[in-house]
Amino acid sequence: MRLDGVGRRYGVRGPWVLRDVQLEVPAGALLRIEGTNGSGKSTLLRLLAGIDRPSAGRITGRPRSAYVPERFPAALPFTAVDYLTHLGRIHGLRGPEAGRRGAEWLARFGAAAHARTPLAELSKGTSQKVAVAQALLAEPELLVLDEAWTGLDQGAREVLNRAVAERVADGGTVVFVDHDPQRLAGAADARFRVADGRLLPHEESDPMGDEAPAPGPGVVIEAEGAPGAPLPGGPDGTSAGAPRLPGGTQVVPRPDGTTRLTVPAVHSDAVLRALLTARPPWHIRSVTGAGAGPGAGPGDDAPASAPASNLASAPPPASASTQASEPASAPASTQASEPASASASAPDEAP
Ligand SMILES: Nc1ncnc2c1ncn2[C@@H]1O[C@H](COP(=O)(O)OP(=O)(O)OP(=O)(O)O)[C@@H](O)[C@H]1O
Repeated sequence: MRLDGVGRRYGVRGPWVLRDVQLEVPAGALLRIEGTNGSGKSTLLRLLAGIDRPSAGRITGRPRSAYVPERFPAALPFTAVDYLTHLGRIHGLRGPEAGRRGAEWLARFGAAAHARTPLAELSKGTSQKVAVAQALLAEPELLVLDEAWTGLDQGAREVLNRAVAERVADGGTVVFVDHDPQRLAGAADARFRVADGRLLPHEESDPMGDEAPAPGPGVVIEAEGAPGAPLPGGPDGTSAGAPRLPGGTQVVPRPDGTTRLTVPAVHSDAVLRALLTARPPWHIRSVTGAGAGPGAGPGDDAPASAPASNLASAPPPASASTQASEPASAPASTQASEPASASASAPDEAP
């Protein structure tokens, strides 16, 4: 999907909330959007999800999308499972399949007991589980999450983390906003910041995927490929159709010809899937906890001290093309596509 000169304002004379957004949204990537309160993050996410339309510019190549809004409309006259069945149908599933997947997602989130509860009677946390389940059940190509973790209990947050990793491993794209800077830390392939109506690459963003790994428990995967076979998404780019490895994956070639990958636990499934679906597939010799934080498995070694070579040469997965060559603090040039009427109250220059 591509955003070309996209702007949004509310009302014909309203200030431009977003202006001249240029963004390539790649497949198989996790993108984080940041910005201060009221900067326009939710506005951007609604445009990305296709539930709102730009006031200027174009969005093309939209994939099958699903969206978790910041606020769930809990007053709808449905039980939880009926609502999920209804939404599943809207996403193109047949009724029985939609109902089955809805019930499965409620179970994964530990909310099976509330399947027949009217939405209006659900607690805030269970409502949020339903809100998230409706977006996940159709396995969208583009999943847009606006503070989707808020209100979920710890177990449900981890289920959502894993679901995000699964979507990316399946070649989907996940775009998220979250107030917690540690949410999926180290896992995002690219980070952007909305400021003064512009979408800018985050000044600390590492679109090459070599962010520090997420704190907390990691997983060590010992794997062996065919002689000379590149890792999925590896330096020579011959990923042969397999999903690329998530950012934050540390890769250490071993003298015995195997490769040790250390990955945030949330992404271990994604990495395993990428290895197993590579052509030719990699042989997984072992999977163990890394001992990098509480909850790690016993008897593990400490890969953090190993000379890790990250997958830094994987191509940047996303770009805000007009901004990419400018320092984040530089004035963003006003583009020719700016509507003539853009007497925007937002300043023309970034601070
Ligand atoms: N439907 C709307 N009608 C009018 N103005 C709106 C509407 N939605 C958002 N705005 C305005 O657009 C600006 C950006 O809002 P938006 O919700 O996109 O920001 P945000 O970065 O997501 O904020 P927060 O972090 O507080 O959720 C704000 O000034 C807001 O008041």
